[in-house]
Amino acid sequence: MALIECKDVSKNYGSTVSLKQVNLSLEAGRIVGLLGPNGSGKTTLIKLLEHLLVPTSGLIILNELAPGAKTKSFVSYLPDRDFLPDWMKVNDLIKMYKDFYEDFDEKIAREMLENLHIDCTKTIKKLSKGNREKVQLILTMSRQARIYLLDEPIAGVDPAARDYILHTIVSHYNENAVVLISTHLINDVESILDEVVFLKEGEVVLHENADELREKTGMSVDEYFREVFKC
Ligand SMILES: Nc1ncnc2c1ncn2[C@@H]1O[C@H](COP(=O)(O)OP(=O)(O)OP(=O)(O)O)[C@@H](O)[C@H]1O
Repeated sequence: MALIECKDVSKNYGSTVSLKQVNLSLEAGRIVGLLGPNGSGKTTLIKLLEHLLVPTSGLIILNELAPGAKTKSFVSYLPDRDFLPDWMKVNDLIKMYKDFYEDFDEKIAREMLENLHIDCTKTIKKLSKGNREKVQLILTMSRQARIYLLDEPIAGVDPAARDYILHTIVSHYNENAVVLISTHLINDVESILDEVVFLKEGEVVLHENADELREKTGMSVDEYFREVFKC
């Protein structure tokens, strides 16, 4: 059964068409790369799924529900920008997440923070940009959610920590969940992707199994992306 279903979803910002008739069906147990050039609509799609935006037309169904207050309980969302309050300590954030989300697993969060050598007694303000991003991603992935929406999760993170983070994504989601990752760092993430979705000017131009795509094209997903979107 599809956990994420988009039927003819379009989104306009005034006269700007951001998404055009998007049809997408994503099932549990899959890690899906949402790939496309700047301005192709990746963030818009993720915001629609998180119910931060509503479609201009079309229908979105998440685990049999329309996006709204109820779906927030099983959708774990990482925005493409800082969202943690500067003045809070990492320890306070863990407490806040525990209070806020029933599915938050403190043990997992603490284990990941320790492995990435993040001092939980520090305030967010005192962490480096990369470490702030790591904290955000760890909090997001420490929920036992059904749907993870990760918008550019590793953009500011150093290459050594990227591998750990990607490994963390793979090992901390379960077979009942789907992970949708928007990224430009295709080379880094492609080894963990089961499926890829290419967005071009707001339209889904490809949705394929990653292995089958590599086999069919004789290229890595990264190479194929560069071919399709050559400037
Ligand atoms: N608040 C807004 N008001 C008007 N237009 C917007 C707004 N947000 C996005 N857009 C437009 O919608 C289109 C899709 O933008 P979106 O941010 O979803 O793309 P993206 O694929 O996430 O890009 P990037 O890779 O640069 O993050 C672009 O043309 C963008 O200019």
